[in-house]
Amino acid sequence: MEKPISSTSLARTKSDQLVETLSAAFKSPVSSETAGASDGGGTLSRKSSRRMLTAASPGRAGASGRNTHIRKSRSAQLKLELDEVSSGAALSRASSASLGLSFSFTGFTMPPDEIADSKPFSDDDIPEDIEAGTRERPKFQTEPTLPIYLKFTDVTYKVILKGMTSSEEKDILNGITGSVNPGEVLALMGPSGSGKTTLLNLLSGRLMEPTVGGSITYNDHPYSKSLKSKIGFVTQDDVLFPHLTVKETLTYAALLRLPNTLTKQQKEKRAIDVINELGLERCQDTMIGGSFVRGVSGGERKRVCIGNEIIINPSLLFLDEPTSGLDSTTALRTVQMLQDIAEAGKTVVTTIHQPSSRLFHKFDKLILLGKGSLLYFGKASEAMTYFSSIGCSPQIAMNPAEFLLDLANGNLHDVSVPSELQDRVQTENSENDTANGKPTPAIVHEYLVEAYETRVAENEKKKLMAPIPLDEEIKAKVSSPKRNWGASWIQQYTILFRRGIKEHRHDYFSWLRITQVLATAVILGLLWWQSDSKSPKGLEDQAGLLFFIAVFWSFFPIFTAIFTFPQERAMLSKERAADMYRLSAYFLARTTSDLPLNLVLPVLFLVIVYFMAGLRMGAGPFFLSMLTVFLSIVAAQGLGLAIGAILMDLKKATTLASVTIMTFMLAGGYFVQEVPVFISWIRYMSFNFHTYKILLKIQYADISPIVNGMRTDSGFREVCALVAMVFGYRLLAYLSLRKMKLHFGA
Ligand SMILES: Nc1ncnc2c1ncn2[C@@H]1O[C@H](COP(=O)(O)OP(=O)(O)OP(=O)(O)O)[C@@H](O)[C@H]1O
Repeated sequence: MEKPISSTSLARTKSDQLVETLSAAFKSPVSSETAGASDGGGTLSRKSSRRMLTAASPGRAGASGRNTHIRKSRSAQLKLELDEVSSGAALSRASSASLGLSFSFTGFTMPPDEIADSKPFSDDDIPEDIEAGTRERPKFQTEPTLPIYLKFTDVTYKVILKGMTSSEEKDILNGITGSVNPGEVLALMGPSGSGKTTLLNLLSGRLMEPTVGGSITYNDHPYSKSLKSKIGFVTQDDVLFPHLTVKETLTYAALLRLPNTLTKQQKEKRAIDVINELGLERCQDTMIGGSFVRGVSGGERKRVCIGNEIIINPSLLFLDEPTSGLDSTTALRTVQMLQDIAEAGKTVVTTIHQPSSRLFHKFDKLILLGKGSLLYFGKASEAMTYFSSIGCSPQIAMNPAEFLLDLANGNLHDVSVPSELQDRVQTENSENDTANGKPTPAIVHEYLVEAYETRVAENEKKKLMAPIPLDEEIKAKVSSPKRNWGASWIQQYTILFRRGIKEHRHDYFSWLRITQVLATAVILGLLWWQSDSKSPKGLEDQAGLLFFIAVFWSFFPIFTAIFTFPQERAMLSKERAADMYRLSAYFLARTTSDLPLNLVLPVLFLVIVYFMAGLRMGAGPFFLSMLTVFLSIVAAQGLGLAIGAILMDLKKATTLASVTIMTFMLAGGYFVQEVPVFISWIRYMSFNFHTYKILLKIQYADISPIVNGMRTDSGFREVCALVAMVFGYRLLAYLSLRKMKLHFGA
């Protein structure tokens, strides 16, 4: 049972916390660091910053229950705020927590319930028991991982921009050198567009083009396909299926990615372990959600993405901006998690946009990029010392990350200008080179690149020559060119089939779709109510209904099928890049998992129309009509899949599908007169034409008055044409997807 918080206990706690926090703030990493920076001293080490956190962290205080959790969370927020006040960064950030601080300073007292509910202090993302310290923070994967030492020297990358008449080369990365070892977290920092994501893609083997230069090695071996199963990559955008629950998402990932040496039960258990490790127990049965479905919170979604990758116990984990869009507490927790993952022997590389000072201190190594060039590589804790050694120190208390980003942007506001740079500007004596008495960003950038190259680069490159402390046998484990599939082909197919049905059942049984189909059926039934086919006029009239059915069930499925591949493009890219399954298994599973769901509505439709309109009675004609409609649907789906797979773009695919439909409908309905050859060809490619003819054959003994002198044989040719379309269009779709392999860097 949750106990309400009494206001006295809250007040006492707050004052206690305030005293504790104030005393801690004087020793805070930021204050000592800024002091250190101004006198040229070093920054606080990771250990000491962690100790600070331990003192202030709500999770380690040993109290229990929800009330304590709330109190401790508030204290953590207060602590954060005071750290930032002391670092001068508080004013620059619209922190939700600062609201809480101003309330307490102005004497405003919130009712306890509101405190629990109010947003700034809500810790929805943090499991209460971990936070309250009643449960130990879970250990990340203790089973051994193959240690991977990642080294990269003089990495360059350029793209060729093709214009209308000429093409030009653009340098994206210029000679980046660095390394990261097992147990370390390397952060890639830099302004937007500086090349962080590109470097991350290169290091993870996702970008392999002839325009890449330099060397990237894993345990002193170049990239090989076997590494795919040892690398986890968390993309910047959360690529997840919105209708699966957290548990389903991780279980499918475990079933597909974990090696065949584990049983199904062991794989499922691994998914549960990851849920526990990431503190996702409370939301394990909640849907992920998306734009139209309410689901888990942003922080939880990010943790699911991380879970999807750490489930394979990767040796190397890459993350692209894992904290973007998260509040400061959740961001801190996420980075803390990365540190824990690294401590379990993994090598972690992450890009980060603008970390708070507390986040910054959690990184072991740092790469600072500016316009694709290396401005700093080394220990994160030594970055401030390095920049002060080249004459750039903050003149006011500043978050180190903010200071470094300002430098990388060439912005020297509130930063001392190195004398060398001042001299250079003065001797060049060019007005263009200064802005408000400060050197321009271009000059600052040039100076920083040069300073790094002359003072540090050579030394770092020499360090990379040192042999890594691993046996040759272990080192060689990364060099096998063989891919490691987690599951056999048939297992991949079954898992993907089940996942497809689970994810898409909502689409097929949406009320909108059911109403659309049933309302059309009822309206048609009423319009052709017990129609007569005995008179020539009645026959013509009823044939119109059959034409409508043929058109409706040829074209309705196209529009649902064209979405299949473009909608899953990001997921397919991500999963194929991780070698989760073979493309053939995915293709077959994805195209067959839709079938059972796709065939339910046509059955309902036909039952209503057939009997209301009084079509030819008898089990034979009814079931044959049903089979014809099924065949038409499967052929139409094939065309939809092919259009989607060729274009991989929803807008373009929808336009092309509309044009195709119009053409087929016009050509297929052009029965009444002799047609030019090209129209007759289009007519043969149009499935509604074949479906219509077969339906006519089923209903009437003689269809010659309707088809106006065309062939009226058994209908076998029409059935063959439909069957050929079922397979032909699917083959086209598959080959188009295979071509996309180029984008997966496989
Ligand atoms: N294939 C490409 N064609 C053209 N330009 C490219 C290509 N790939 C990257 N770039 C350019 O290279 C630069 C670096 O891009 P990148 O995405 O790596 O930056 P980033 O530092 O990750 O940026 P952000 O923080 O905004 O995500 C950008 O200017 C981008 O436009």
